[in-house]
Amino acid sequence: MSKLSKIIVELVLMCLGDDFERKFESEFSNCHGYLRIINYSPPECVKEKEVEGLGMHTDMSCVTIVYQDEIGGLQVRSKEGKWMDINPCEDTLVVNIGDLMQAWSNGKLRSSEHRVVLKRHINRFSLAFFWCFEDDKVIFAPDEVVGEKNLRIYKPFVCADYLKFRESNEKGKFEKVGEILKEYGNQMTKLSKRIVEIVLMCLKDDFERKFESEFSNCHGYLRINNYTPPECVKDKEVEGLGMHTDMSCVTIVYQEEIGGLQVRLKGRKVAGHKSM
Ligand SMILES: O=C(O)CCC(=O)C(=O)O
Ligand SMILES: [Fe+2]
Repeated sequence: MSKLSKIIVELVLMCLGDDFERKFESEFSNCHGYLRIINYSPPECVKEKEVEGLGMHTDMSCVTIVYQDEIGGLQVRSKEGKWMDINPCEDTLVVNIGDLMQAWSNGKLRSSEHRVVLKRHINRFSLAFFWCFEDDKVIFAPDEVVGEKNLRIYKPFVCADYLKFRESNEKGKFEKVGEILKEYGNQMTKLSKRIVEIVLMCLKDDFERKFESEFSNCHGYLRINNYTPPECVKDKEVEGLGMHTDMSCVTIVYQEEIGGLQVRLKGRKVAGHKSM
């Protein structure tokens, strides 16, 4: 996605004017990207009326590359204020211009207003890759970009200040996703402690007393896996994740109803228990 973002920015610069792609090196070469993975779980009431999964916003990036699954729901607002569906299309990514690019281009490129609307009671999954200026960059549209006859629209500003400003204004917008994951993490930490205590008890009487001295500083992390099987799965099963052991003390896995987890028992593969 970083490579693709660079190519996209270079193309966008070429569209702004002849020779503008040369600005890439001096202005965009320190950009960096981050990925947001969103799993939308629509509420029950979606059966009666559509609900907003993500409210109208603009992205705090130079450009954003979005992958949405086949459920759809991404909408962009036209200049006239009409919501237009961005229908999912196989092998297609969506590119949004973000606020930083709007400012850098003196408004020649417009940061798209978009949202996500959920219409069916089915989970929706998306990946958004945000390509941004470095935090300490002062964003100031170059004179050549503004053009001799045009007024400068934006005063120079530091990228991090803008991000802070937006974040303090939008507290709560992405909290729903964050809060759920945080709570899940807390519960899993509690459960891991309980499991380790029980495992210690199974090792030997009184071993649970080892917990305090040996395991009390343990910490956990969460990995969200989304497996997309290749076409050839129709003919033969494929390994989504090869044989491995976990580099943890204990791992707690939730798998959805599709199944596929297997464990090897003394040389044999055995289907993972659904209720794990
Ligand atoms: O889920 C999507 O399709 C879009 C996500 C998005 O716009 C964002 O995370 O900023
Ligand atoms: Fe967005």
